[in-house]
Amino acid sequence: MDTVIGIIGGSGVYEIDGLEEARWQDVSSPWGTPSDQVLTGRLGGVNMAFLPRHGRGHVHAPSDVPYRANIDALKRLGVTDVISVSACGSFREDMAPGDFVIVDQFIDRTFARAKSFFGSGCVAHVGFAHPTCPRLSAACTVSARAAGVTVHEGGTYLAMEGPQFSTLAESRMYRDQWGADVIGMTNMPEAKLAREAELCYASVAMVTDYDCWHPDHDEVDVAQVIATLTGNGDKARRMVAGLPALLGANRAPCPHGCDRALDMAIMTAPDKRDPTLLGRLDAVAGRVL
Ligand SMILES: CSC[C@H]1O[C@H](OP(=O)(O)O)[C@H](O)[C@@H]1O
Ligand SMILES: Nc1ncnc2[nH]cnc12
Repeated sequence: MDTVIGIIGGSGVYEIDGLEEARWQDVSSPWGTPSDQVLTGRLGGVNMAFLPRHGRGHVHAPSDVPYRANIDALKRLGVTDVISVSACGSFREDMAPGDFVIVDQFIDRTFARAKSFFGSGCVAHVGFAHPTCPRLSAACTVSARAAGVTVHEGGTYLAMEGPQFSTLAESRMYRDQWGADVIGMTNMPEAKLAREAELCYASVAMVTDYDCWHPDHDEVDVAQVIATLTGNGDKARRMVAGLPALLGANRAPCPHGCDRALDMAIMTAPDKRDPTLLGRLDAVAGRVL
């Protein structure tokens, strides 16, 4: 099977460079309009698709990002591996601004977003104990290190609703009681939807600040966040440039089963399934429906 690498660019990452045959294209989805057109092309002989999560010019707030349309659009383009690149605050002194954290766990505190492609008329429950793909995450680690980035392998990302940053009480609770390592506003429900769509998903969280728990900082300083974002965006593009050589143009089945997540997940009896919903699930779940 051909590898198609999908990159979802977060705050500060609105394009990637170096693609051959690059073109921004509309992708229509039964789940709504994606955040923007998708930039497609080839890099090192591997097909690539890039989607800016907030849209070029940063037009969508975290609660309003069309997460389902975005994942569905990437699936429709044949994407096999999704790398989410996101800005985050850090709860750990050693995870410093400018460092990358290859996230391997999430705590989902979001509450105002559609979180599943499934529902009444086609109920499914995918496994999510291990929400990111170890094979894809390892490639991100290797590529980011080769690009000169300080990388922390593994970390728990707390997804908050936003758009306001956390209170001091929340920040301390997430860090001291809940054991979160980084905080952001967008990786949920994105990671859940990627699993439902049987896509390998890795999350590269780029630290921009220490949130507000840190004794040396009071509020999150947005000016400092933006300054750090710019440098992080360059590092992210260097990491992306190294991925085709590591992942290769041909793809073996995921050893962790990400690409077979729906094998045992659908509960609704075939004769009770809603044809309208099944129609919308053509790309996401067509393999098993
Ligand atoms: C720029 S600070 C807050 C903003 O940045 C992060 O976005 P993304 O995850 O898309 O990089 C964070 O989640 C907030 O949306
Ligand atoms: N401190 C923080 N909290 C939530 N999202 C963020 N994105 C970047 N920094 C953040």
